[in-house]
Formats: sequence, structure tokens, C-alpha cells
Amino acid sequence: MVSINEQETLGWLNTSSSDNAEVVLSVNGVSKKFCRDLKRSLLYGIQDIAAEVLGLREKSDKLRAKEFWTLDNVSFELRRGEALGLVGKNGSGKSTLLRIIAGLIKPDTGLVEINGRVAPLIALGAGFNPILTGRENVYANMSILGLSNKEIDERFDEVVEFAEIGDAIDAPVWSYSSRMAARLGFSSALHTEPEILLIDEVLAVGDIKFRSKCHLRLYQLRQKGISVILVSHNPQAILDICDFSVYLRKGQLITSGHTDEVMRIYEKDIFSGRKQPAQGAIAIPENTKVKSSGIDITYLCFRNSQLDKVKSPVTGEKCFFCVGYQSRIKDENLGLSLTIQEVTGEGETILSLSSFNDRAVLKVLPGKYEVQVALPNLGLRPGSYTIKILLGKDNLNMFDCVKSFRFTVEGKELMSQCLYYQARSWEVVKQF
Ligand SMILES: Nc1ncnc2c1ncn2[C@@H]1O[C@H](COP(=O)(O)OP(=O)(O)OP(=O)(O)O)[C@@H](O)[C@H]1O
Repeated sequence: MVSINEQETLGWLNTSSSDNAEVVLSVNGVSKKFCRDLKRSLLYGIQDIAAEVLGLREKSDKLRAKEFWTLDNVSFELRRGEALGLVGKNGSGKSTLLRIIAGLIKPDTGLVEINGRVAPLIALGAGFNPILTGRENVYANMSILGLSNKEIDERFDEVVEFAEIGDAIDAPVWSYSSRMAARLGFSSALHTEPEILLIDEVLAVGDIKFRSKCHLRLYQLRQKGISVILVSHNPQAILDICDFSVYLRKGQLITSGHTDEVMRIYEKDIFSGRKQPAQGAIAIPENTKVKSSGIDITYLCFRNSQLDKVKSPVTGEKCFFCVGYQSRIKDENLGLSLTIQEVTGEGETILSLSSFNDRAVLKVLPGKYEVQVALPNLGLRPGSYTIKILLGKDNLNMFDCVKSFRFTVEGKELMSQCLYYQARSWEVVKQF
């Protein structure tokens, strides 16, 4: 994939991959067709198996009746230590692509080249035998990936602890909830430390604490050179974890590259013509930080003029953008900078605010505080935005940052011909 031009300066957003890193996965012109008609699908299946057995089966790029391309000529590369997001609407072919990479199904055309061990696909309900206990499944799963019994013994307690399964580890997996099974599958795959991890929506299971634990572990694995492919419907998860992304639409690769750029194009597609739901507010648990520099952002939100939290600020009205943080240090001059882009824009910054440029003095004491940026007449027009927040001592020494926080601005006025809101009042006065 493309190289990282800008290294994030802080925390677990950092990555170690680059253009020079070794390619661990290469997907070349992969296509896969499926048939919607069950009878025909069975018939084609039998024909294909017979042709395979007789050695007559050729990779076919022709569709038979009622067949369609689930994947159509998809190509990309994954490098060592890189995290790649697969995004696309429901039915766009993401899971099929993961199943092909995992070797569970064969492509009809194209080639997948893998340099290393691929963990079994980590997806809800995948990989476990329901009759066996959690313990037996963990041993089976990890030994398939080449770990000796001794190595599994050494890691076993950590696997169970990470999955938060407790005593249920000796119960059969059919008695687990889908979330428990997914957590255990995820944990055993993580602790196997393969070269490539394939994760399909599993990060959506569990509470925020479990998810942040997973994010942290993924970061640590990537530091060791393990590569990750992640499918998620949660844009924040993709933005937080993946440097690069691939956007699939109806089986075709629409774009690939830096996640920010790919997500912008993807969101533009899915939200064009309708309003995007706001993220509104986020809480960032402390344990997502790999290393704290002394001040950690803990939440982000908007407040109205009465200082009540609101999901969406309103164009032209007073609001506060609030950054909650926890500090362990005392500092005379904390700086906050905000960079705002429109989700449907071309990536240009439409508003950039910096307390340094405004010469605002933000003193910091140890404890939990909130920086409130008062915006007396919000100038942003109704729409969807992302904001990048940097909390720092100066432009080079940052304490913490949030790469992409999404929010929606609501409008009460007609704004279709305006680029921004201009506060104003009207009256007739006597000429001077
Ligand atoms: N075994 C199958 N037989 C026939 N059609 C299939 C089969 N598996 C998947 N499909 C179809 O292929 C298309 C792509 O499915 P896939 O599950 O790969 O999409 P996805 O992007 O992962 O979707 P989602 O986000 O909903 O999980 C869908 O139209 C699906 O109905």
C-alpha cells in the first residue's frame, strides 16, 4: 500500500509500517462469484467438484445463469506491521474477501499470495466446535496454528483472562453467548501471534473496556510486526486502528489508500443525500493509552449555552466544544488545537482554531478538568464534520490527540446558499 507520509506524534495511533516493509499478503485480481438460486447453486457446486476431481476445472471469468460477482477483480497488498481496514456497505464482499484470504473458500479468478501464518478468521461464531469445551477449543485452535502443547500451556491463563471467560472455560461452547465465544476466539488468536490477523466485526462485541483492551493489544502486536485486516461497520474503529483501508462497493474496489481519505470517500457515498448521524460525544477510557505523557483526553462533547451536553450544536447559536482531560502534572501553558473538515468535502480544512494562535492561557493543575472552547455564534453550516484535536505544550510536544471525532451540526435557518453562518441583525437608522 502507500507509505505513511505523516507520522502521528502520539500514542497508539502510531504505526511502524512503511513502503519499505515486507509485503505479507498480496491479493491480485481476485474475483468470486456466487449464485442466488439455491438449486442452481447446488448444481454448479456438483459440476465444479466433478470438474475439479477430473482435473478439468479452469479458473472461469464467465458468469453462469443467476450468478453474480461477489468480488470483481480486487487487488491490494498488506505489509508487515500494517493494519488495513475493509469498508463497504452490507453485502459488498468484505467477509467473502476475508474468507478467501483465510483459505476457507477459493477465488474463481486471481491469486492470493501469503507470506506467513494467517490466524483463523476471527468472526462471530467462526472457528469453534460447539461440542467441545472452551479449553479444548483453545488448545485445538492454537495447535492448528503450530503452537506446541507446552507453548499453549504457557499462554492459556492469559488467553482466558483476556477473554474474561472465567470458570465457563470448562463448559461446552454451545452454552456460551455469541459474545463469549467471539471473545475467546479473539483472545486465542491474539495470543497465537500469527503473521496476519483477520478480524471480522469481532471488535464490536463486549463493552468499551473490552474493546479498548483489544485495541491496545492490537497495537502491541503490530509493534512486533504482526499485520491486521479489520472489517468493521464502526468508522471510529477503522480510523483508530487502520493506517490504510480498502473500500468495496458491490464487490468492486472503489478506492484504497490512507484510511482518512478512504473513509471520506466512503462516507461521502453513504451519506450523500441524507443527513449523517452524529457521534455527538465520546468517552475515551484511560486504559487505551499506551503511554501517557501526563495529560490524557478522557471525553469530547458539545454543550449548549446553558452548558447542557448536546448531541449536535446548532448553526448560529452559542455552543461550547469541550475536551475533558485528566492531568497528573502542573503546566502553565497548555495548548489546544482543533482542525475541522467536512465529511463530504475534499479533505480541505474549513476551520482551524488554536489556543496558541489566540494567545489563550490554559493553566493545568493535576486532576480532572474540561477545556471549553466557547463559540458564540457557531459559523459551521448544517452538515457532518470531523474534528482533529491536539492537546499539547506546543506544536511539537503533544500530550494527547484524537484523530477524528465526528459530529453533525443542525440548522434552524435556510443555509443552502451559504458557505458559513454570519451573525447579523437588521434595523433602520437615521443617516449620520
Ligand atoms: N455462500 C453464498 N452463496 C450465495 N451468495 C453469497 C454467499 N456468501 C455471500 N453471498 C452474497 O455475497 C454478497 C457479499 O457478501 P459478504 O458477506 O461478503 O458481504 P459483506 O460486505 O461482508 O456484508 P456485511 O457487511 O453485511 O457482513 C452478498 O450479496 C451475499 O448475499
